[in-house]
This record gives sequence, C-alpha cells and structure tokens, in this order.
Amino acid sequence: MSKTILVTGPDLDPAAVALATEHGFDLVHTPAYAESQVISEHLVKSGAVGIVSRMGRIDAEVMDAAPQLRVISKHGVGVDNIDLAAAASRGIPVLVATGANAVSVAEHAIALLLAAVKRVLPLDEGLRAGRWEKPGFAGRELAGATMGLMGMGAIARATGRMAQGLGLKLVGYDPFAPDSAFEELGATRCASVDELLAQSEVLSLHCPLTPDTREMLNAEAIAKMPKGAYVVNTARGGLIDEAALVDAVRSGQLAGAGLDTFASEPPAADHVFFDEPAIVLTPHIGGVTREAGARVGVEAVRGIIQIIEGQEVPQARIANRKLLADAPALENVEK
Ligand SMILES: NC(=O)c1ccc[n+]([C@@H]2O[C@H](COP(=O)([O-])OP(=O)(O)OC[C@H]3O[C@@H](n4cnc5c(N)ncnc54)[C@H](O)[C@@H]3O)[C@@H](O)[C@H]2O)c1
Ligand SMILES: O=C(O)[C@H](O)COP(=O)(O)O
Repeated sequence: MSKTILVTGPDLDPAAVALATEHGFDLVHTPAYAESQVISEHLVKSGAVGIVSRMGRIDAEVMDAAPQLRVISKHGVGVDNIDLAAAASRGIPVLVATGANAVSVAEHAIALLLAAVKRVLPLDEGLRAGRWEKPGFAGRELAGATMGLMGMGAIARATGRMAQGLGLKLVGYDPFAPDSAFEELGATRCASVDELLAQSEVLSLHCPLTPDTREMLNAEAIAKMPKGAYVVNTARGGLIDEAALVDAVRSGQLAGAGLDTFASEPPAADHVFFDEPAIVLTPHIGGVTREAGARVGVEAVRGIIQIIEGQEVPQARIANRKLLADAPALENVEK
C-alpha cells in the first residue's frame, strides 16, 4: 500500500515532517487554495492514502477520484471545507486536532479586540503620517464590560480565561457544551442566542460554520446587541453577514470589529471591509504560530499514521463519528 500523504497547502512544521518520515510516509503538496479538481489530480497522481487538509475543499468529487483514500486529517479544527457525510459514506474518518491551536487563536482574538477598542491601527497610521491625534480617539475600558462567547469549545474557553485577566465578565451560548465548560470560567450560560446578543458588549465568535450557523450574525442579530458593541471573529467568516456588519459599524450600532476570517478567502481586493478603519483585519492567521503549527502538524500526521497502521483513534478526534456510526464499520476506528 502507498505511504503517501497529500497536504493541501504549504509545508508542515518540521516536527510533523519528521514524524511522517519516521513512519515511512512521504508528503506531497498541492498549491495553496487549489480547486477541487487540482486536489483530485494530485491525489490520483500521488496515490495518497491520507490527506492533511489545509486549504481548499475536499468534497465527494475529490474522494471519488481516489478510491485508495483512507483518512482525511484536518490541519486544525474547522472542517467546513470537508464534506463529512460524503467521507462517512465512504468509510473515511475525518480527524481534527481540537485544542492544538486554541491558545494561539485565543491570543489572536484578544489582540484583535484590543486593537479595535484602542484604535491602534488608525492611530499608528496617523502618527506615521505626522499627525499627533487624540481628539476623536478616546477609547473605552474593557474592564467591567461583558464578553459574550458564541460556542464554548477549546478556543472560546482559552479566550475567556484571557479575557478574565482584562476584567471582562463572561456569558456564553453553546447548545451542545456541558455545564462544566461554563463553570470552569464562571461564565453565565445563556439559554438562547438572543440572550447572548443582548448582553454582549463584546461578542467573540467560536462556533463552527454549519448550515445552522451560517450568517447567524446578520442585521437582525446585530440590532439585538448593545449599541456601541464590538465583534471579534476568529472562527469562520461565513458566520457573519459581512455587508450587515459594515452597515452596523457605519451606523454606530457597532463601535468596531476585529476579524481574522472572511466569507471567501482570500477576500476580493475591493472587499467592503477595506474601506472601514474601525474594522481590524488579519488574513486567517490566528492559528499560525510556531507553537501551534508544530502541535497541529504533528496531530494531523499522527492521526493518519494511526489509521493506516490500524491503531485506535480517540472518538473525540473523529469529526464525522456519528455519521460513520451509520456507515460500514472500519475495523480500526473505535465506535
Ligand atoms: N482563525 C483560525 O486560524 C482558527 C483556528 C482554529 C479554529 N478556528 C475556528 O474556530 C472554531 C472553533 O474552534 P474550537 O477549537 O474552539 O472548536 P471546538 O470544537 O472545541 O468548539 C466548538 C464549539 O462550538 C459549539 N457549537 C456548535 N454549534 C454551535 C451553535 N450553533 N451555537 C453555539 N455553539 C455551537 C460546539 O458545541 C463546541 O463546543 C472552529 O470551528 C474553526 O472554524 C479558526
Ligand atoms: O480550523 C482551523 O484550525 C484553522 O482555521 C485552520 O483552518 P484552515 O487550515 O482551513 O485555514
């Protein structure tokens, strides 16, 4: 059997490459943001048995091009670029590295929040252009304000812990998380999205992009937030109606936003966000740190090795475990 792994995007951390090599696997790559057809071509040509999914969609068409494909391993957490049902119906587990990039992304969420609230970018730009500006740039203190966490998973909880250090009070909404996720932070559990929105002077998004959450933050939802609130999004751009967000910033309903992700990536050169200085933008880089890159890369490769070598993979690592349970059993995947 082939021992090739296809990575859809750039090089993995050297520790991940070393782990693959140690187990006799070789890594081949597609270009960044490759279309499905290009991914399929690389799969066919390489005979890869596993994919480390970084960029680009892995859909049924890709899976059908490669009957030898045994496992897809996300280089991170968000699996909205992978057709989980199509994978399950072909007996292919989709693995995630939940928690491996949580601290890095949480730090990034806090960086975006502080940059937006303290107007760091326009002040820096003004100063470099010779302007010593203070009027019109009065900030606000975050201490004592309420931060709402949408989703209470690994990144939300890491963000919450850091926000507590700034004196923010925490509320959260997550229909699937256990009470312990809220209790460990002393966060109030909201019974509905509306309850969360109504209290969030800062709203930080940390839930996956699914058909249920797509554009959950639209004009109607933003109108339910306190006037002058901030939005931080390090999750997925598709959670937000981007035009509605810009309108809300322009009307003053929102005081600003910090966004690491976009509905379409990379965004078009004339994206409406680029005209709005109260919105701080970064290029989906929250999880890109030396430390997280090493942990995520190693976890992603380890998962593929475990499946191919017939070792047991923890249930929590399998994103499509419920779908797989209804599909023909794989001997080496714990049910
Ligand atoms: N910016 C980046 O570089 C970056 C890096 C990692 C992850 N992400 C994104 O962040 C998201 C969260 O990552 P994580 O590691 O915390 O994942 P996680 O799986 O630990 O947590 C996600 C949480 O969202 C909850 N959830 C699901 N549906 C929900 C809904 N409708 N409303 C509220 N909560 C809901 C789940 O119950 C879970 O507790 C990922 O899905 C991914 O899209 C972005
Ligand atoms: O989901 C993640 O862990 C990060 O957002 C990385 O996602 P990407 O590799 O799809 O950009």
